[in-house]
Amino acid sequence: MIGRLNHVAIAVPDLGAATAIYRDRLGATVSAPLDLPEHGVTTVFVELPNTKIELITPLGDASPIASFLARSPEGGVHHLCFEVADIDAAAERMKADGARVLGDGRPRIGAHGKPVLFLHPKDFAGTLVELEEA
Ligand SMILES: CC[C@H](C(=O)O)C(=O)SCCNC(=O)CCNC(=O)[C@H](O)C(C)(C)COP(=O)(O)OP(=O)(O)OC[C@H]1O[C@@H](n2cnc3c(N)ncnc32)[C@H](O)[C@@H]1OP(=O)(O)O
Ligand SMILES: [Co+2]
Repeated sequence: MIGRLNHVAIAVPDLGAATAIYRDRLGATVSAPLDLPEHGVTTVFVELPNTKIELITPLGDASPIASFLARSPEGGVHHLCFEVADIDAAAERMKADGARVLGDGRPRIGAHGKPVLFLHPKDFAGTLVELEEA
């Protein structure tokens, strides 16, 4: 069912510092910061030839990544995002298989303007999984 690795997300406490590491130290192309208040994060995308890195930092008081950063104050790998052809079919397949689709269980529009959903890390070998419709 899953296709390309769309992005690897890294939660960071200081988005400017993390962006500088990828841009200046590693020589990557990085986007401007984008606030996503409906998702409680600010993102910067690092463009790579075969995938992207999504740097995320909390935005607002109820960010879903606040607990993660409280546990790992220096940041770390937060989720993997895989592309799927049909997000509604993927959601139904996950639920039928007993996997927990986070939030209200329905896809929402993500950072790329496409529908996404999140799957509980305890159901995926300890890794938070995001699915994005290709
Ligand atoms: C959509 C915009 C953008 C895009 O790409 O388009 C994004 O990617 S935005 C990304 C931010 N949004 C989300 O992460 C939404 C989904 N996430 C959640 O709903 C929460 O983060 C959740 C439920 C995965 C975890 O929430 P929280 O940390 O507050 O819960 P707990 O503290 O109760 O943790 C429960 C349990 O899970 C472990 N955990 C938590 N986060 C992760 C993680 N990222 N990777 C692996 N494991 C994780 C945590 O350690 C707890 O384990 P335990 O053994 O019970 O201690
Ligand atoms: Co993501």
